[in-house]
Amino acid sequence: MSTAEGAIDRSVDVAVVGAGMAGLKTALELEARGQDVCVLEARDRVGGRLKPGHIAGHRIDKGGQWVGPQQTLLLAQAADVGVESYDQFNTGRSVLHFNDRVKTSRSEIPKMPFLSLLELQRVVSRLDRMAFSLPPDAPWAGPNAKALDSQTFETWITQNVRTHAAQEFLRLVTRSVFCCEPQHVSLLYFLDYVRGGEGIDVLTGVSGGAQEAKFRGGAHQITELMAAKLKTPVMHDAPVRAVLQHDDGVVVRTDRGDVRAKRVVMAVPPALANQIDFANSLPAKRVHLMQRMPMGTVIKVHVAYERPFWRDRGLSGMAVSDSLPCNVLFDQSPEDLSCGILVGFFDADAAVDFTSAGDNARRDAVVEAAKTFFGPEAASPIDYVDNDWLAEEWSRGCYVAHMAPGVMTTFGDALREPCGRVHWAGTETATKWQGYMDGALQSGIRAAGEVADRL
Ligand SMILES: Cc1cc2nc3c(=O)[nH]c(=O)nc-3n(C[C@H](O)[C@H](O)[C@H](O)COP(=O)(O)OP(=O)(O)OC[C@H]3O[C@@H](n4cnc5c(N)ncnc54)[C@H](O)[C@@H]3O)c2cc1C
Repeated sequence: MSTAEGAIDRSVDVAVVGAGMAGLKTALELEARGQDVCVLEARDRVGGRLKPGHIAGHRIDKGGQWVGPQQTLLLAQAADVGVESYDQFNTGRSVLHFNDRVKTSRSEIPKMPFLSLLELQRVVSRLDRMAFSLPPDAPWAGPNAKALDSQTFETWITQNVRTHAAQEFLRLVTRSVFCCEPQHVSLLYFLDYVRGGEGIDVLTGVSGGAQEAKFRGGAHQITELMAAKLKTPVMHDAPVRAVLQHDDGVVVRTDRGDVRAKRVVMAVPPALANQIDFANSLPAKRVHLMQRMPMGTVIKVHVAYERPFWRDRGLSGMAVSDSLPCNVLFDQSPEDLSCGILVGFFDADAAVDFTSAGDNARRDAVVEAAKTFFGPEAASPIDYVDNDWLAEEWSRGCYVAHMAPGVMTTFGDALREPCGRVHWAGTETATKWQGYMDGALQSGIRAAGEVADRL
C-alpha cells in the first residue's frame, strides 16, 4: 500500500508530526532506541522547507541548500546518507548595487565609502559581542534581556549606526538572513540568532561561512534518504488537524484517520502548529507564543543562461542591492558548466510585494537585477524558475519564524517546554543554527531524547 493511500488507524509509541529534517531526525533517533514511530506529513513529499526543482535540465534546491563548516550535525547527516558537499563558486569580484551605482569588490564585504566600512566593522564586532554574551539556552533570562527585547533591530540601527551605507548593509543582512524587515524583529531575537549562527560574518559569509558549500544533487535528497531509512514509511497526505491528550496517551487526528500514541512530537513551525486543534490542552503561554511567531517572507528564484558569462569578466556571480526587489544573487551553475545559473531571492517586504505580482513580473524583476549587476548579456535567459514560499500551504513563509519585541522575554521559555504528552521540535526550537537545517537536526535529537526519557 502506498503511504499516501488508505485510512490510517494505528497505535504506536510515538507519533511525529511533520516530515521535514527535524521530524525525520526525531523518528530515526527514536527508532534507533527501539521505539515504534509513525511520521505524519501533510504534503505528498518529505523535506518540508527542502524541495527539489529543475531548471534548464539541472536539479536545483527550491528551498534550503547551503552548508557551512560549523554545521557539523548537517555535514554528519549528509555523510551518513551518502550525499557529498562541494564549494559554492566564489572566485572573482562581487557586485554591490548601492545608491543606484554598481561597484565591484574583491572581498565578500561590498565596496562602500571608507568611513562606512570602518563603522560597519566596528558595529558588527559590537553586535557579535552582545550576541555572544547571551545565555545560549535561555536568551530571555539574560541580565539585559528586557531592554534588548523592548526595541526592534531597526530602532537599534537608527540610534547606533551613523553612516548611511552601514545602516543599509545591516538592513540588507536582516532581510537576507531572517526574510523580514529590521523593524519586524526584536533586537534580542536578532542577537540570539547571531549567537546561534556564530556571528554576523559567519552567518553572511561564503568562504568559512554559512554559504560555503552546497550538496551535490541537492540538499532535499538528504531528507529523502533519511525517510528511506525509516522502518515505517512516512504517511503522506495526512495533515494533522487535532491532537487530543488523555491520561494514558494521545490521539493524533489526520484527514486519513487516527494514530494513537504514548507521546507526540510536533516537528512543524509554530505558526503551523497554531492551526492544529489541541482541544484546549496547551498552557495559555504556549498558545500565545505560537500566535506570535510569524514566518519570514521569501521567494527563491533561479535564472539560467547559455553560459556563466559573468565569470568571463572576473565576477563571482555574487551580487547584492540596497534597492532592487531581487536583492541577492549567487552563482548556481552546474559543475560541468553546461550552462550558467544564478540563484537569488525576493525577501522581506519585496517578497510580499511580489507574491501576487505573477510569474512574469517576478521573472522581469530578476532579469532586470541580473542586467544591473552583470550587464546586457543577462537580458536573454534560457530558463526561469521560482518558488513562492509565502503561498505554500504547509510552510506559510520561510526561511524561519521570528519574534517581534516583547515576545521572547514574555513567552520564549515556552518554546521547548513539553506540554503534557506533546513535545516540540523544528528548527525554530534549536539553540544553535536555529532557522537552518543544522538546527532542525539538533531539535530532532533533543526531542527524541526528551521523549525516550519519558516513555
Ligand atoms: C528558500 C529557502 C532557503 C533556505 N536556505 C537554507 C540554507 O541555505 N541552509 C540551511 O541550513 N537552511 C536553509 N533554509 C532553512 C531550512 O530549509 C529549514 O531550517 C529546515 O529545512 C527546517 O526543517 P524543519 O523540519 O524544522 O521544518 P520544515 O521543513 O518546515 O518541516 C515541517 C514539516 O511539517 C509539515 N507540516 C506542517 N503542518 C503540518 C500538519 N498540520 N500536519 C502534518 N504535517 C505538517 C510540513 O509539510 C513540513 O514537511 C532555507 C529555507 C528556504 C525556504
